[in-house]
Amino acid sequence: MRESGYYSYVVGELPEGCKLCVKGAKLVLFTTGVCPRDCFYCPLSPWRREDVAYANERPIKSIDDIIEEAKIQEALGAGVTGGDPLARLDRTVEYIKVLKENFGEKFHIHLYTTGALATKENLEKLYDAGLDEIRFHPDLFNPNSKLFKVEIENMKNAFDFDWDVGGEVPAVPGHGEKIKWFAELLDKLGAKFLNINELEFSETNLRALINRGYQPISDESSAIKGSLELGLEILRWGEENTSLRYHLCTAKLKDAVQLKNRLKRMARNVAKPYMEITEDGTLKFAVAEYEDLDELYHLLVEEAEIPEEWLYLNREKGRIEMPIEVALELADAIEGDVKFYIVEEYPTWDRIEVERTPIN
Ligand SMILES: C[S@@+](CC[C@H](N)C(=O)[O-])C[C@H]1O[C@@H](n2cnc3c(N)ncnc32)[C@H](O)[C@@H]1O
Ligand code: SF4
Repeated sequence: MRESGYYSYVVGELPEGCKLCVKGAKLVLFTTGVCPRDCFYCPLSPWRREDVAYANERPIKSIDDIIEEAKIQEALGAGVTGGDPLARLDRTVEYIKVLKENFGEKFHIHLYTTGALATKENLEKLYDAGLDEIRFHPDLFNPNSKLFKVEIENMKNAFDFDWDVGGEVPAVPGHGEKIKWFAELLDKLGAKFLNINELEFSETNLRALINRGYQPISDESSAIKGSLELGLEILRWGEENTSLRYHLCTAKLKDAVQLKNRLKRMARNVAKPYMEITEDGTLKFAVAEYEDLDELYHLLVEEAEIPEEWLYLNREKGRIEMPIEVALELADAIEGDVKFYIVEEYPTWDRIEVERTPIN
């Protein structure tokens, strides 16, 4: 076992799907929130559990939304996720085909599934669409599961196709034996890898996790105590006892590496000339807010003589955007109710604001 260099741990080579993911070069293609399961640790918010589709943070209204988002990200591949993408198979197949047609054969696509719907016919459609890698997450941690047996039987179908087959499950503390059982099965069937996720809480699953005795490791992290240690223990065991490749993907990898790298790729394509791109891949610039934006815009152009290419009247957000240096000078010169701020935003479709500092 060794450190991957991305705050995660590996036995053997990283799975192909992970190689581009850590670089932030995988488009996250959420094809439906519908899922036949109800895992107690499910991180999805209620509105994501509906039949909705997203390319990264962008809602998909038409195929063009997927292409546009992939271009902004300079994506070199995609991870197809949900829900269970097989719950809306035709849509999932269509999206995979479109990506392969537009970005070429080499655009690497992997997909996550429960396995509940992975019949031979369904897998064949995914294979024919060009899917490169499939990852199974069976209902291992639910002793009353009605789907588990079907999922395991279905998973065996995946080995009839010429793609990479692997498993991907969270390291749920106290359930190491079940994960080892799954690893041994994958090894026997000829799978390439087992990806293990450090268990994380979200607003949605926190109550269920606490009720089962799980605790976050600290106030700053979303990781659950004992999960990383269990993952490491399985990797050490796996290295001795199986010939699978393993990847233990940590909360820190997702947050500090994968997300940051994706933001950086996106920032260089969406940043306007008056925006700075920070080390974290966020966009930093200044804004002016005032009740009458047209009047303010007029004043800035006509009286303060600011070149129009330095200004952007963002009506949706109720502000005028500009370079920080310009705002610093204006804040000193303009009296009255105009408020100036330095803001930092994600370069994502939803443009989440992460910081706001008043100038005046
Ligand atoms: C985000 S899911 C997406 C696909 C599908 N919903 C599923 O659960 O398989 C991808 C992987 O995340 C992992 N996962 C699910 N819940 C998790 C949680 N609360 N913390 C960390 N990993 C989790 C599972 O190992 C799963 O294979
Ligand atoms: S399989 Fe994934 S989407 Fe479905 S309930 Fe479990 S964690 Fe949630």
